[in-house]
Amino acid sequence: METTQPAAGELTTLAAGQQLTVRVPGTSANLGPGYDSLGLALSIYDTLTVETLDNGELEFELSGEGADTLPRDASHLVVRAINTALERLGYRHNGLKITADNVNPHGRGLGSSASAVVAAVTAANALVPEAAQRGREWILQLTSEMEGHPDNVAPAIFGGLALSWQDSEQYSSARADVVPSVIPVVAVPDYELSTETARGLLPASVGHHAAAMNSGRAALLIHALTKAPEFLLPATEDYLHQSYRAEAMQPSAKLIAALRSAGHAAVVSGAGPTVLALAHGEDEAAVVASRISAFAADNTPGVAWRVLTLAVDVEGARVEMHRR
Ligand SMILES: Nc1ncnc2c1ncn2[C@@H]1O[C@H](COP(=O)(O)OP(=O)(O)OP(=O)(O)O)[C@@H](O)[C@H]1O
Ligand SMILES: N[C@@H](CCO)C(=O)O
Repeated sequence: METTQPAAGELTTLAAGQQLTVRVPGTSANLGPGYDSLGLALSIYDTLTVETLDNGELEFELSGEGADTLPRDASHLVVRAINTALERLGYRHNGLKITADNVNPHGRGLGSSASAVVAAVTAANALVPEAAQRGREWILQLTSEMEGHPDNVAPAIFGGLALSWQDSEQYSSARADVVPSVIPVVAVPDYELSTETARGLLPASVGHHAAAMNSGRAALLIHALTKAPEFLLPATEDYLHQSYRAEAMQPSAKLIAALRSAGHAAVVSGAGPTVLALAHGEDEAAVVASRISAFAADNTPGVAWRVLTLAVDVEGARVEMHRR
């Protein structure tokens, strides 16, 4: 892990007038039994453009999700992440213009905070001179530290299905390809649940039996996603988190139970409350989408759902340099 930070006086100021754009996918973590370890990149993209200034100012142009609520000062998550990344690289800025177009909804379980820090750290890394730039493993390490777990940031960086693990303070991830017939369908409710609140609902420990059951399903899930989607329903059974959090997202829990009893591999996306269904083929994806709408209309009064049929993003965060 990168632990030594240069003293403030040793930081080099970035050249002004540079401009780049990072496009970063949203992500769904856990996928049922993969708590804090599995994550899938999804075709729902936030776009962050960063320009270096020379007047010491922070300028913001925010549109889309959070445009009315996010701070427009140094407490903005993207600015904090850029500052931390630059400092680790031995640099500082003398003013930034941040233009963010956010499509990924916040606090819904689609990894919005992970996308924000991945975009920010990727941008910071691309703004320093090439000789000082680090690789994607460094971005994984720093953004996992920021998030506290690697399961959203890894697929946001690398795309595809990310299998991540932790040794002490060191984060690692391996990328796997999902069979193209697997189609993620998400149902995004109009209520939020913060990851912090959802993590607070978990017990400090689970029994050996639950851990053993969960291990079997997590192993089966990798096989189902990469080779044998016919196992997706049993492979998405979880024993570590969903039942403990259900009380905080009852409409989502009801929808998941209904979809699973109809044979669809539905889980809580990340810390919720979005519901993710992993459909096998376009026909099942269409059936899932219409079942969600029909069930929600009759059984989740007062909750509005957005149903999106997505694709697995295979590229991860992508940088386009406009001016160096
Ligand atoms: N693009 C962004 N720019 C700035 N801040 C953001 C951005 N996206 C998310 N955030 C911050 O992160 C918070 C949401 O993070 P949280 O971890 O609770 O949910 P999530 O990341 O959407 O879901 P999950 O981690 O369960 O997948 C927002 O309320 C906001 O404060
Ligand atoms: N693994 C995380 C994902 C959400 O950030 C959780 O379930 O709390």
